[in-house]
Amino acid sequence: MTGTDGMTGTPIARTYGDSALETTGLGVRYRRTWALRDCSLSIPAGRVVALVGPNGAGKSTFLRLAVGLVTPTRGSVRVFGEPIRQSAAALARVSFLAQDKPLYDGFTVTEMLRFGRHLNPGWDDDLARERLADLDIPLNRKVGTLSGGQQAQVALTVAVAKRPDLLVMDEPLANLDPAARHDVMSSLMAAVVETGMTVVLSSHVVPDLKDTCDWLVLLNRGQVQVSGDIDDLLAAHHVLSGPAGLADGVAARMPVISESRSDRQATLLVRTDGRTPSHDPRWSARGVTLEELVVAYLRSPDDAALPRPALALS
Ligand SMILES: Nc1ncnc2c1ncn2[C@@H]1O[C@H](COP(=O)(O)OP(=O)(O)OP(=O)(O)O)[C@@H](O)[C@H]1O
Repeated sequence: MTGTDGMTGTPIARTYGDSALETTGLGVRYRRTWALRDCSLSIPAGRVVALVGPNGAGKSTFLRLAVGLVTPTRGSVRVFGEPIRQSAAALARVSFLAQDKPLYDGFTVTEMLRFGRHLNPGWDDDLARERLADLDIPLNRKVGTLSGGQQAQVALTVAVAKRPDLLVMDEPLANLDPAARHDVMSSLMAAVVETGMTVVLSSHVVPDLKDTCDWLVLLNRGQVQVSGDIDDLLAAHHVLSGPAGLADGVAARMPVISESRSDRQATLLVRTDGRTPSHDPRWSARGVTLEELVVAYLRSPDDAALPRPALALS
């Protein structure tokens, strides 16, 4: 996979697996409250990352740290190996789409593109115009008169036309109806395929992420609870159903992330990590959905699914 050096426009080789974003011992404190604590993770280049977590988990803080807008109280952030706050080269490779979409209502779409071109040396005007033409968004309309979905697409177009190697988006799907969310995710996917960029996006709408995202980061109470390849995570968890009286025996053999029990029946979401879920015919096993996995971990904040330290560096 290849990308482009944001400063020089020179094509650079990018090996799938190189780290696009790496945080080490990252923490941010606002007065007495730690918004983020001891956050260490590594996101391989070329991934599309879903950052999920409940309100106040620290997602916006994490994203703003990743693009150098917030100074860490502790720890460090590296983007493509460079410390983000000390490297103009690293900053030039990043595009950030903030939660309150950075558009000017009184500008026409054309004026918005002109503004983007003025601010960004690596601006790709052809890419911007082609995207908007494909989406049937009229260039002469004032941004404030477009629908929410169209405004989201214009904001995404401006972010992508900067030709970033890392695109960071804070809740790009907020306030959109299901069809508009689908359209935004589809056009994001097309841009990823075309450019090979790494994307990190936060969202509360987990079902919308499963077809586009291939890496999950789950933040809870300011800490990283889960980070990993989504297919690997799904393969490493199962839902078991069987007699309630035997549930403790299962729990003794593998981590139970969430469970519900009646007098007779138990349903356990377990981390199997490659083991056969159960040899006992009284238990049935099935795979988990991304949403089940996320909800189970959120309800069980003391459990974590993180790569071993050696893997975190790969
Ligand atoms: N500028 C600030 N000053 C003080 N506290 C802040 C500031 N920004 C964030 N916080 C606090 O830090 C914590 C994390 O906030 P953050 O906005 O990062 O969470 P979030 O996961 O993005 O939430 P949401 O899903 O509601 O957008 C919260 O307790 C919040 O109140």
